[in-house]
Amino acid sequence: MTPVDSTPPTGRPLDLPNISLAPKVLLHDHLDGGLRPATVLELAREVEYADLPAADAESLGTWFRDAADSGSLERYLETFAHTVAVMQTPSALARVARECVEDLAADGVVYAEVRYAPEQHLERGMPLDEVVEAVLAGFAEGEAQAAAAGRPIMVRCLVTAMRHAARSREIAELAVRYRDAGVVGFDIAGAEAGHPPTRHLDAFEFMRANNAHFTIHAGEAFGLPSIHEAIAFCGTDRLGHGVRVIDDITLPEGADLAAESFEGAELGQIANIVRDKRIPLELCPSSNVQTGAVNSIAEHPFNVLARLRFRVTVNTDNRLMSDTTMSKEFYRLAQQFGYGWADFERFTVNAMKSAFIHFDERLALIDDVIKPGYAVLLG
Ligand SMILES: O=c1[nH]cnc2c1ncn2[C@@H]1O[C@H](CO)[C@@H](O)[C@H]1O
Ligand SMILES: [Zn+2]
Repeated sequence: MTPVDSTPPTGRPLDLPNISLAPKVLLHDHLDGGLRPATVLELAREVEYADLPAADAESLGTWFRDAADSGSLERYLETFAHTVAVMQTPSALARVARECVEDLAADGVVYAEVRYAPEQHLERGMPLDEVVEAVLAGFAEGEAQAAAAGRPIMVRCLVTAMRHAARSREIAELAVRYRDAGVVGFDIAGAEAGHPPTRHLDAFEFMRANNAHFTIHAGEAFGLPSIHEAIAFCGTDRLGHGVRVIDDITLPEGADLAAESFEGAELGQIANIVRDKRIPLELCPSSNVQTGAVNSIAEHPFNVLARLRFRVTVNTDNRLMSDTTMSKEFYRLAQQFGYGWADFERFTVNAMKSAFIHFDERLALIDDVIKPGYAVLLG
């Protein structure tokens, strides 16, 4: 059996409308990176936030995309000041969460884990618990609306701690406190260089001691040492990005990154352990280009990692900053690497297997939703 389907695409044409019909699973999406530009404007008016860089939805959308397109993670992250600023009340958080679910469902996402950092939403006095409850309420509302519209979706939450700050243990405790209410895991995010995962060891130990899941943004702006720490010292379940694992793989001289096989590729210890342990890679192609983690989609190691049978998943990271959707990410990858429906199905099953919900729930989505959905598209 070939690792990735290399036959020409069969079944329905691989265009954006059809891709949006395909069941998709999203593991890495930031709530504060996915607002609709019009919502940012409306919320800014409501809370009298006067620092937005544009006054209409279209220019604001363009501003986010261009400003994020900086080649640096630090500058990319500066754009979040504007979204976080307008997400400081329970009603704003619930609205953003509800619209997030609506947008994902409309794009054919059937299961998503959406993350955000509760500690960034305390500026107007909300306690951490109220932040979490407002977002969960918004997700539930969105799920109900999507089901009523005939596009059922399950959305769960990851709470993130900011790696430059010192609240990770508290946020891990928050994740465990709300585990039965829809928070299925914990994460750390923010500027990677200078803020290694081991600074937050007690938070990860707390999660492990409570039999709870976590992922770590690692191997995005900083390389292999960050991935090594995340696995060896922190015991991460998944890698947020993890794209720099490619630095531990030696490809044969002159290898074409869009090739169908990479025979002769040599893996170092870190690449091997990631692959051996089936550690899921939450890859976010467009975001990686914007932050300069890779130069272009053509140079993205997604295909190398997929063909070498790493457990790759496709993700959006920040739909507003990258002006993207799951369908667009799939489409870009298909155009670059020649993927077909069977490849998309494999990436989707990879993601579903890697989700932080229970095994029986994952299996049910694979058997009852994902496989039947792709069977129709494959024809
Ligand atoms: O790709 C990324 N790498 C690291 N940090 C990120 C990325 N995208 C978003 N955030 C950070 O995560 C916070 C909580 O959602 C965001 O506010 C942003 O600062
Ligand atoms: Zn991210």
